[in-house]
Amino acid sequence: MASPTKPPVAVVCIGMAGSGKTTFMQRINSHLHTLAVESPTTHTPPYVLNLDPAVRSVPFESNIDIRDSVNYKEVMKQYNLGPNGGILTSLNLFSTKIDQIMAILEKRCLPSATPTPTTTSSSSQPAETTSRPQHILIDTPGQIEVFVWSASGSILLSSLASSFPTVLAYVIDTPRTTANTSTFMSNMLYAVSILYKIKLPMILVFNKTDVKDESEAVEWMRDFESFQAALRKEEEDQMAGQEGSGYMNSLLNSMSLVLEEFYNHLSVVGVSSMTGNGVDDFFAAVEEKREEFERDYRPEMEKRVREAEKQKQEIRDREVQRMMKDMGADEAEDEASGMVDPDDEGEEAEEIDGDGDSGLNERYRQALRGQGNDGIGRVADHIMRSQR
Ligand SMILES: Nc1nc2c(ncn2[C@@H]2O[C@H](COP(=O)(O)OP(=O)(O)OP(=O)(O)O)[C@@H](O)[C@H]2O)c(=O)[nH]1
Repeated sequence: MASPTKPPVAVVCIGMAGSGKTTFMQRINSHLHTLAVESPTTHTPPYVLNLDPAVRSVPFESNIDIRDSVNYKEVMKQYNLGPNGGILTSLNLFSTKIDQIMAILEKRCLPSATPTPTTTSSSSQPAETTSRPQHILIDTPGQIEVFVWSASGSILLSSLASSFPTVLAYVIDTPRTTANTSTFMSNMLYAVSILYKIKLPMILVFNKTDVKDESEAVEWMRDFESFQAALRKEEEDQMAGQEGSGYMNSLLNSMSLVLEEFYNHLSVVGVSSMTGNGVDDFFAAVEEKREEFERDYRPEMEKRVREAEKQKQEIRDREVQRMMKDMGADEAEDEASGMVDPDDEGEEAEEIDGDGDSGLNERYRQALRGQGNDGIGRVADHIMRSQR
């Protein structure tokens, strides 16, 4: 179980529309609240964020709600956008406030090692340092691609992960996903793409187990033979000799082999958000993934940040060099073509001599290095962010 001395773990709920993310969020939220009431010395209520701007009502109380900062309907109207464009733009607008959001999160959720002299003019702070949240729960828009594949989604996630151990809970509609092998495989491929895009530890949450339990899905993941058997059965059920089925099945066959490695990296739990079954298993998996984050993901993330910094520096140096080359281009071209004006030679020698040219070079270099956040710096920052 989580300890009050550790930083809280951020659980980001993602999943296809209708998979039950919001119901799942409601369930784990109320589970943590119940624990906090039953044993207040060891458990605390979570800190909750809603990042779905389009949701009409949320069945749980959020500490930070994107709808308080951005009016999704107004965004659609003003920018003449459809529903997906509206969600994306709302997320973009929200992510421009990421520094403020992170400041609030860190203030509320991180154990204050040094009693921070508060610069903000917040109201009197209650003496509840011991009841810092052990979990940060985040609900995301149903249009999963809008969150996962957008720049704002990666800014939000990378900022979160730089301050807190962060875990993805990929919620799956079990009855629908295990209806046949191709739906199952499509969902797994989607999960793989998210895992490799976001590069954070992931838990597969097979939801709605009150309707159909997760055992079949888990068996398909853990036992290659059983997936093949299911495939064969489907093939037999299809009309004999129907065109296309052979190709599909052999593709699914190969896919299941390829995905074996991916499955090994995942924690899998079955949950019913309706009945609350499996929620304890889910939190056990969260703790497992928290350790994995600290052990494997954090060093990897720090390495990526260092590489991005190096890349940023290289871009700046390249720009300086290019600029210096541009400035000396005329002379260089003349020299290359052998057309040096003999009358110029003396003057050139004077300019290049002494600290004239090298001093100028150095001054340009320093000026560009000092640019920090504008011009080249801003481009580099953008590249750095988008590659993290
Ligand atoms: N039987 C059953 N139904 C569930 C469970 N979890 C969610 N549902 C139902 O599934 C439907 C979708 O649930 P939501 O929580 O709205 O799903 P969502 O993923 O947040 O949907 P979007 O907001 O569209 O992204 C609702 O009718 C829920 O009542 C579950 O564990 N069991």
